[in-house]
Amino acid sequence: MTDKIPVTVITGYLGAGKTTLLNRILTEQHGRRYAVIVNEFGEIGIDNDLVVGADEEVFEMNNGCICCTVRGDLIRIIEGLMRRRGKFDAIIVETTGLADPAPVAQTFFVDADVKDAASLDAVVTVADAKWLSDRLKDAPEAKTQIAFADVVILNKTDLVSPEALEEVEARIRGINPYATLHRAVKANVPLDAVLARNAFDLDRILEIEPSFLTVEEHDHDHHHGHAHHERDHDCGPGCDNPEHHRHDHAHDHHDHDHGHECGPDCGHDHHPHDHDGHGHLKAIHDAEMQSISLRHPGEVDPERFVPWLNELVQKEGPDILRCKGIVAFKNEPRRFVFQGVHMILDGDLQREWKDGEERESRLVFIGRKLKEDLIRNGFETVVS
Ligand SMILES: Nc1nc2c(ncn2[C@@H]2O[C@H](COP(=O)(O)OP(=O)(O)OP(=O)(O)O)[C@@H](O)[C@H]2O)c(=O)[nH]1
Repeated sequence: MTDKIPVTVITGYLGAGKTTLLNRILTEQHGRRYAVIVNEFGEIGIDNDLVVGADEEVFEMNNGCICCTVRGDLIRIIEGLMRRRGKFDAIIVETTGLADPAPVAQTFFVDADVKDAASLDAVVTVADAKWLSDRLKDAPEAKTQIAFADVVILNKTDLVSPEALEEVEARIRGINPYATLHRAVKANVPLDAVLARNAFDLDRILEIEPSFLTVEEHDHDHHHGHAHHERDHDCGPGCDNPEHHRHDHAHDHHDHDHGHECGPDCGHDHHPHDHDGHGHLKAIHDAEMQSISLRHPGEVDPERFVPWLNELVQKEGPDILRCKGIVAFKNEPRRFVFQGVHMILDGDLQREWKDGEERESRLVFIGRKLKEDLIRNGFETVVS
């Protein structure tokens, strides 16, 4: 993974502050050179003109919906960039506000040339503190973008009251308890909160944020399971499987989060005023999006685990937005680390387990209407 160019994908709903964040990145003195890929919804390259920074190269993808064209376009642009290696240190992709981040993220797992040259560093989602709660009700893209995030920048905090801010934060947590969340005004986050995160390197995340993969509300018990070794469903760049290009909107237009607008009198756990004892609001559970974490203390048989995982993501992939895991394989000194987007999985053996480190397996699935029993029971069976 070492000499691959890190790629940061910036997503977020229309007007949330993506360009503001990008400009901040490009104008700050960080000594790094970025190649920027901007996707726009529409014909005219306005964003390009708004992006400042003389040294950066900006490539536009004006082919309309990123969901449909992203693979080809992105692959072509990245391949072009690779011919100029050495001229930049990292790549930033700013997606349109209406984009499903899945095809963008998948590009870095699927195309062999891209995969060899670049690695997805993190998906950063910019959220508008004032409007996100409303968009979560009527815009499935907004929810998907939150679910996808490794890092959430909760921007425009100057426009809301502290209470409203707590509430929107709790909503974000309800959708994606795993992302790192930063509050911001004009996207004023420290750049190392956004860049060079290596967010997909779970080892690193766990070192920085030991609680990652630990979700109180969902971590019902320590499920046994082995996670493991797998080499993905690499469909290849020519894959035409419509499921792999699925527009999640298709099934979501009527999702309006019924059932979770409990109001101030609600006594449920997801109530905004429900603190966890540490001054933090608990997650407000989302009716539609959920996350499941699985844990198995001990080793896992890759011969059983890998086929299970492959089959699971193949069948349930349309509903699984993201999955990640670290697995202890039997007779394997190294940790197996995987991540996936819908039905595309990628994984490899990374560093060795350290002396004294507990060999355990941890998996996380984030998605829409996940079949929790099926996933938990399947994992139990595989690791038993
Ligand atoms: N009050 C306030 N306004 C902000 C903040 N951050 C950005 N804005 C403004 O919000 C508007 C949209 O910001 P952009 O950075 O263009 O948002 P975007 O996500 O790139 O927008 P699209 O490209 O349309 O999706 C601009 O007018 C910004 O100046 C903030 O923290 N507070």
